[in-house]
Amino acid sequence: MPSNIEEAGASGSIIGNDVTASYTTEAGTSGSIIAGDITGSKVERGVAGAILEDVPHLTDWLPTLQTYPNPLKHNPAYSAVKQYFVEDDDVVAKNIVVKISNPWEGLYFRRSGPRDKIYFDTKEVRACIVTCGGLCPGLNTVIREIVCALWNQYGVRDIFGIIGGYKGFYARNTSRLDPKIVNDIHKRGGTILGTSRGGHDTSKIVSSIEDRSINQVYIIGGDGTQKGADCIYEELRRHGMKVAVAGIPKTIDNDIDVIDKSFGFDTAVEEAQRAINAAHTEAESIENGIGLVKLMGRYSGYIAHYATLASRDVDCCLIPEVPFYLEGEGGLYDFVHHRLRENGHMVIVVAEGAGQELMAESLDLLNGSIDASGNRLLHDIGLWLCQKLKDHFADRKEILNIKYIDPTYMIRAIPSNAADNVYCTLLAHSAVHGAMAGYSGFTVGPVNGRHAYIPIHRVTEKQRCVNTSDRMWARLLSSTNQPGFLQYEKVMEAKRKKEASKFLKISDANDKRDSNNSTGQNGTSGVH
Ligand SMILES: Nc1ncnc2c1ncn2[C@@H]1O[C@H](COP(=O)(O)OP(=O)(O)OP(=O)(O)O)[C@@H](O)[C@H]1O
Ligand SMILES: O=P(O)(O)OC[C@H]1O[C@](O)(CO)[C@@H](O)[C@@H]1O
Ligand SMILES: [Mg+2]
Repeated sequence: MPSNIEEAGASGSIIGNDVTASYTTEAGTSGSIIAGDITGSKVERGVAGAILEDVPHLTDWLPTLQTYPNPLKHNPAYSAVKQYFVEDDDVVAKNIVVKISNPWEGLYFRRSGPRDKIYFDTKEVRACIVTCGGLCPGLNTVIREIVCALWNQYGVRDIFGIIGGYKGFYARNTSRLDPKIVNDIHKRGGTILGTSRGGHDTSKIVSSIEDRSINQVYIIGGDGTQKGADCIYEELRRHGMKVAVAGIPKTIDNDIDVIDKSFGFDTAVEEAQRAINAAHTEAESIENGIGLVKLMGRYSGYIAHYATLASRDVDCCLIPEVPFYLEGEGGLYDFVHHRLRENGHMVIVVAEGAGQELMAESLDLLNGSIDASGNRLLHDIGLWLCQKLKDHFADRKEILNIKYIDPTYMIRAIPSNAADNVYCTLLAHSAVHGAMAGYSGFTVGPVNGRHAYIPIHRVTEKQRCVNTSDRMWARLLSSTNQPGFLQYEKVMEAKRKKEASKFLKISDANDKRDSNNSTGQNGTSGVH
């Protein structure tokens, strides 16, 4: 047991809205659980300010569940592993840069991995897998590895694929999965199960789980999907059902909080290099050439950020977290002129969510459309920026050769690279071990390099964005030497004032003309 968690023996208390009860944890460790609501967070206080943010366990609502020895004990592949089973009190620190004066203080998550006791008779496990949201490299690898871990490590034979995302639970038949069926799917992009947005109906999904006697649900998807998984877990728990819900976080945008990085992100950044290289080659081969590349990133600009840092050919990276402006000192036009004078060409990378307000304002567009899941639909910043730059140079009668490359779907519809494949394997195995160990309502993922079980609500309460006040963004700025657009608010305010006074002048002129017309300019009546 690590010294950051209190020693075994003592008891603690659960403080809910109206629930107070004493408890002793499974492993006999102690502390206090502070629950936000009846099914809410399980927080255990350890020594020296250490806090374990624990995940729910089936025994929280089914306290008399039977346990079984983990069959991995007799698996020859694992026989050489010295400490194969994870101890119940092994935890992973959320922050590993600590103060030497109090190194233990902070948040911890339960370490993931196989436990020696499991809560399912493996012959009775009926597992299902669903993929939701946009595509991401590695989806098929995760599916493959969940199937193989269930089959080979635990001897599970009833594994079903839910077809077409959440709505597939109640609108489609399931498809049986086994190691043969999934054998080489990791070499393909996409998801063999299909995916969708929208269609999350908790009660229909839970009824379908109940009707099909499913007792382990593996849900692969982004922030929206994980919110949906949390609702399913809560509902199953309310029904008192013995069903483990495991979330595997997926997002090309890398916008899921707490975990180090989401799978497929590295593959996407690598693929984006091909577009950036092409943009650079085009730009440097022609007079005043600009290569403009649009990359995915709805609210978070990680792909653009890392693709820029990796490339070193990019002169300017525009992301949703840094609003930019075109005209005036410190604006994009100034910088483009400067770079073209200096180098004769340049490369701009723009995340799809960047500059949405600027564009909406300039085109008088509404920002209200959403997709079936409620995500904001974006205007094409790449095309708009291309046109603005072309117009600007044409107005000044200067040459500009701009080449626009939009590899949007190409970077996410590909198979995962080698590193992501290994990462997907660990995620899948963690999820299976966690479900078998009786945990539910959890998401798997690496925290500071070690895989952990994280309560689902912890990863969905906020979306992760590029932190523009940390050293990683500073590295990008120092590599591109692009403007920081720090005067954004001031410039936009001045622009708005200018527009408003222009509008006032126009309406004054119109009023004057109307009154001239009504009095009749030649002394005649305005009424004809
Ligand atoms: N707040 C929510 N509660 C319940 N279900 C949700 C919620 N938000 C989204 N969902 C459901 O989750 C599924 C996927 O959501 P969404 O389309 O937003 O993709 P995502 O999981 O966020 O992945 P990505 O954004 O990476 O493509 C959809 O079926 C949607 O109905
Ligand atoms: O066009 P689709 O499939 O809805 O997906 C587009 C969105 O999905 C993502 O890849 C992931 O959320 C975003 O970057 C992008 O805006
Ligand atoms: Mg999302």
